[in-house]
Amino acid sequence: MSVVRAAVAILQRPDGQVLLAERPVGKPWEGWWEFPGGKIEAGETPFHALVRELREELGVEVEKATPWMLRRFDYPDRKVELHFFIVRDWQHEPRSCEGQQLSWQHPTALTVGPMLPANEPILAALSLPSIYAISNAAELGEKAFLNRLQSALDQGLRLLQLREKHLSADGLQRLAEQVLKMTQPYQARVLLNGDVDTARALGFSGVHFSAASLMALSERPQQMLCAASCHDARELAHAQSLALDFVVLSPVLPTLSHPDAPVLGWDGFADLAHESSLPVYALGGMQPEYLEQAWQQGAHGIAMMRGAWG
Ligand SMILES: Nc1nc2c([nH]c(=O)n2[C@@H]2O[C@H](COP(=O)(O)OP(=O)(O)OP(=O)(O)O)[C@@H](O)[C@H]2O)c(=O)[nH]1
Ligand SMILES: [Mg+2]
Repeated sequence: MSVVRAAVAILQRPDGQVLLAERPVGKPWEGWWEFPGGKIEAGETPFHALVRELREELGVEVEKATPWMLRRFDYPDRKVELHFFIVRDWQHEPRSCEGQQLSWQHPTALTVGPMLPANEPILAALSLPSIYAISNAAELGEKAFLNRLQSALDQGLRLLQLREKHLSADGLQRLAEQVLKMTQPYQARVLLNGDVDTARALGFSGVHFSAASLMALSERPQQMLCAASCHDARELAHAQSLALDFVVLSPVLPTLSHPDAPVLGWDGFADLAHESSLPVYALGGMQPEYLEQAWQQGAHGIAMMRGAWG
């Protein structure tokens, strides 16, 4: 079976809504909804195909697009390789140039459908915010940590990993209760870096696996968010085969918490992130102002420990 390569655009407005299009009459899967985009022609890069398709289908000029995920999917009659880009800057109001219906939609509350089957995990991935904070109560002290957590929530933090390996079971339960009570009104999601049963019992939204526990895992837990720490292609491949929700890839830059770990650098990070079919957060030496750069290198966002609580 031949492989169809396509460039696909998530046009994202500042309010988080994304543009969807109904596949026009006469094309395969007519009436199904998709993101704008189309086939990569011979001699084209995915980015050039994206620019051309958006001009042809929507009359928009892409100003900047950041590579996001590479999704492979098998339809009964064809294999597709979808190069997704996030586009936040463009010129002209999108208009229907091929008679297709267009609709701006919140990724978590679609009012149109059905979506092309290959796109299901894409919507879940879009609901993940750009910043993933990692707790640092061990260093800050619990009281200071909870204060800083409160201001981070007020400033928009919606995804957090509780990683406090020094705590006893009782200590962890006490801290978890406080953190979950604080994050709940914000609908922020909190993952426990620990075991699945504890995460469930304490009411976490999900679990974050260390690289070692990821490699020992043969099936992902259901009905909870699952993330993992990865450092190389092998770990990433395993996270993808388990269809986890996202990964963090580290260390991108030198970091105090793992001073001896070999650093990927932005180039090493980009090589792995570009091939990934999962959202990848850059971790290691990150600061909030690195987000734009991380996006350019194929990251979904950035993960931070010290940088999140400054
Ligand atoms: N554009 C787009 N294509 C997608 C998405 N998801 C997905 O599986 N695909 C698949 O990727 C391929 C893209 O082809 P397309 O039909 O949009 O290509 P095109 O605009 O060049 O159309 P044409 O060659 O019929 O003129 C199709 O096989 C389509 O089913 C999506 O979200 N957007
Ligand atoms: Mg198309």
